[in-house]
Formats: sequence, C-alpha cells, structure tokens
Amino acid sequence: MIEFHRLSKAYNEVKALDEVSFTVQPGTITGFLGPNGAGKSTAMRILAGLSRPTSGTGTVLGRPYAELERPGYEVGTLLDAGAQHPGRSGREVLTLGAMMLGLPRSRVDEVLRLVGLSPKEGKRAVGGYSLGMRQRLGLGHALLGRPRALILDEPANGLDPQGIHWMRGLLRDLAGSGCAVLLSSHLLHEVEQVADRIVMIGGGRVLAEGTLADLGRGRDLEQTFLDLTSKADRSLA
Ligand SMILES: Nc1ncnc2c1ncn2[C@@H]1O[C@H](COP(=O)(O)OP(=O)(O)OP(=O)(O)O)[C@@H](O)[C@H]1O
Repeated sequence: MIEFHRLSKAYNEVKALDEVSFTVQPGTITGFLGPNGAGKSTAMRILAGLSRPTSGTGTVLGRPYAELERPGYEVGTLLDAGAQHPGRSGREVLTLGAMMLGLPRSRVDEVLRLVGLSPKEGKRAVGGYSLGMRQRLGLGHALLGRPRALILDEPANGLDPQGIHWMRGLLRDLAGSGCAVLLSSHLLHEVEQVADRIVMIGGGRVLAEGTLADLGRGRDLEQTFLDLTSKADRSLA
C-alpha cells in the first residue's frame, strides 16, 4: 500500500504540497494527475526517499522509504528516465541493479524480455537510446526486485502507440498480481484506460479523488480535469 497523510512540502515561499492525503491499495492503479507544477513529482520524490517532507508523511507498506528493510524489493521507482549513466549499456545498468539487490544474472535477461528490449538493444549504450527505450529500461530497473509498490512518473512519455498499449497490459498484470501502482501522466486518455482510481492535484492540494465514474459524472476525464484545474487557478489567483 502507498499512503500519503497530510503531506506538505514548502520550498521557501512556494507550497509545493499542502496537506495531501490519499491511499493506493494493493492490486490497484491510481492515476495521479495535475497541471505542470501541481506537485506530482514532489510527492513521488518524497515517497522514494529523495526529498524530505516539511510535515506529514508519505509511506510505502506503512513506512517512510528510509525505514524500509529491503527497499529494492518493496518499492520500484521510475522518476527520471534520463537518470541512467549514458556510457553504460542497458544490460550493464540492469546488472548493477541486480547485483545491488543480490539477484541472479538470469533476472536481467528476464527483465529485458519483460520490457521489450532485445538482446542487441540491451548491449547498446544508454546515451544512444530513444526516450521510449529509456522508459522501458527505467521500468525494467524498477521491476528488478518484483516490488509490491510502484511509483512511476510519466512512464508513457516517449512511448509509441504499441509501447503505450504494451505498458497498459504490463501495469494491469502487475496490479493483478497485487502490486500498488501510482502513476503520474499528462496523457489523460491513457490514464482513463488503465487507472482504477484518479487523484487530481492542483497548487499542491488534492482537488478530487475517486473512480472515473465518481469524478466524471458522465463527462470525460479531460473535461473534468479542465474544469477542476481552472477552478483551482481561480481560487489561487
Ligand atoms: N527543488 C525545488 N526547489 C524549489 N522549488 C521546487 C523544487 N522542486 C519543485 N519545486 C516547485 O514545487 C512545485 C511543484 O513542482 P513539481 O515538480 O512537483 O510539479 P509536477 O506536478 O510534477 O509538475 P510537472 O507536471 O511539470 O512535472 C512547483 O511550483 C515547482 O516550481
């Protein structure tokens, strides 16, 4: 389970997050939506132990990241597909990750297959990868330890239509096996297809939360998003 409880984060006078609370249950996918600068990445970075909250908590399986006993097996993160060393091959990136988790090398081959990178592509330097290939590699890295929670910041960014279709199936399979998935995206149609629940934030606050049916009341997700975020803009102005 992934849980935010009254999570706030301030950067000087900027309130990036303001008392954000919601839960992602095991076996479900939550789409985390909001305009640029809404606070999505900040919340995800706190969950992944990369940033400290000003107040409140963000926890995975009931604990802040720093207190997880075996974080690589408990939570997989894809926060920045460009974060890998450009001079390493995809296979080397995964092999280093597998070694750090004490996993056999056979897991590297499994993961390359799982994310659709061919043996030839696995041998190429990451610096020469397309954005979609980097996303696949980053997702593979997140999945190495078969984690029970996944935090994915715009994972579909750069994927071609086949890639998006493939990722949708993979995320549904992972949720089907009990994983809690938090997924941020600007691709509203995509989120509509894959998410069980939606959390919309704006100006660091939760604007709405629920199933698509709860939120939409007959309208499509884009219209709901535009209505809620423009209302929030007006109240902040
Ligand atoms: N390290 C930082 N220092 C100062 N301000 C920051 C920092 N990181 C984020 N912010 C601010 O916090 C707010 C939330 O940013 P965040 O990156 O979390 O938004 P986001 O919803 O992920 O946006 P996007 O959709 O553009 O990725 C913004 O006002 C941003 O400028």
